[in-house]
Amino acid sequence: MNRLFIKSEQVSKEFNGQHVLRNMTFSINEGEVVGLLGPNGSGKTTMIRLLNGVILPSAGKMKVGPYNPVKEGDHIRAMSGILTDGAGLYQELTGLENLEFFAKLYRAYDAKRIQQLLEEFGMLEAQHKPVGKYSTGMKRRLGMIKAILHKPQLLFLDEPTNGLDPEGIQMVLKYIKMLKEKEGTTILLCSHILHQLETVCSRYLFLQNGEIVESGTLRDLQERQIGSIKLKVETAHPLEATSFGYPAATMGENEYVFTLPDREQITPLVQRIAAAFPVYHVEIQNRDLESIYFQIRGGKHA
Ligand SMILES: Nc1ncnc2c1ncn2[C@@H]1O[C@H](COP(=O)(O)OP(=O)(O)OP(=O)(O)O)[C@@H](O)[C@H]1O
Repeated sequence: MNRLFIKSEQVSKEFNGQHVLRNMTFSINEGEVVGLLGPNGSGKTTMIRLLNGVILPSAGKMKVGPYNPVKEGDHIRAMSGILTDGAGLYQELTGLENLEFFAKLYRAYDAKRIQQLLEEFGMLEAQHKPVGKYSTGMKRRLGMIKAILHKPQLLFLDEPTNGLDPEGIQMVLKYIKMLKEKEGTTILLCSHILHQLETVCSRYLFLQNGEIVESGTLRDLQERQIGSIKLKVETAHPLEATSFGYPAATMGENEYVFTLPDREQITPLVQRIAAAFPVYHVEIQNRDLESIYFQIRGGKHA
């Protein structure tokens, strides 16, 4: 599982003299699911297109598996699956015709697998309709099937849950988890829906203005980015929150947020509160990916 699969060294990309990516240096091991995060326009899609060999870098070196994206993009595209905004589907063909076409192109035609995937992604009924008449979510579901049709070793997923309904989101996230756990697929994933990423990613790269400004596992990021813990506690009765020895704010009826210097303080505080009042709910508020994202973006979030 620790075999290096993707390497990017000092990669930069300019469009018309404008730097979009600068000195992108990172690596991804085989079987890792890595979340590429950053605000709109920070260069996430551009990085995926560079790794996939669709566009060329202005500087730097990359390797994807045994291949160089600059010269061997065809090989990379053959061994990988990609889901992007347009999903590269033919609008006049039906869903099934699209999948048959791409399966043959990938030399992986398997009628049974196509039907199985259509079923798993809730697309059995829509398969005979032209893609041009699909809703956004249906296109995304079909795009996801197209990306995984040939059981690729590597997946590039750009906003895979965009436009999906809650059932569709669950299907896609469940499938990504299955690919990670059972198939060992290496996945590079962009999304703005951070809590969804938390359920599937093993590591994160944060992009800002075309540069990597932070990277690591959720635990690494929590340790580096989150100074103090905001602990929300809901009790059965009102309490004098500040009397427990930590700064505290009252949020709602019987709801308080304590600021603790570290997680070691959680148990003694909760024990003391619980000794006095029934406790209904305890939750750390600021150690999730979204809080970390805003912390990295410059503390624009409580
Ligand atoms: N072909 C192109 N020609 C000129 N500029 C481009 C081209 N492709 C991307 N850009 C510019 O590069 C920057 C990064 O775009 P990119 O699509 O990679 O961002 P992103 O992080 O994926 O954004 P989003 O979250 O909105 O999808 C943007 O300013 C965009 O306008």
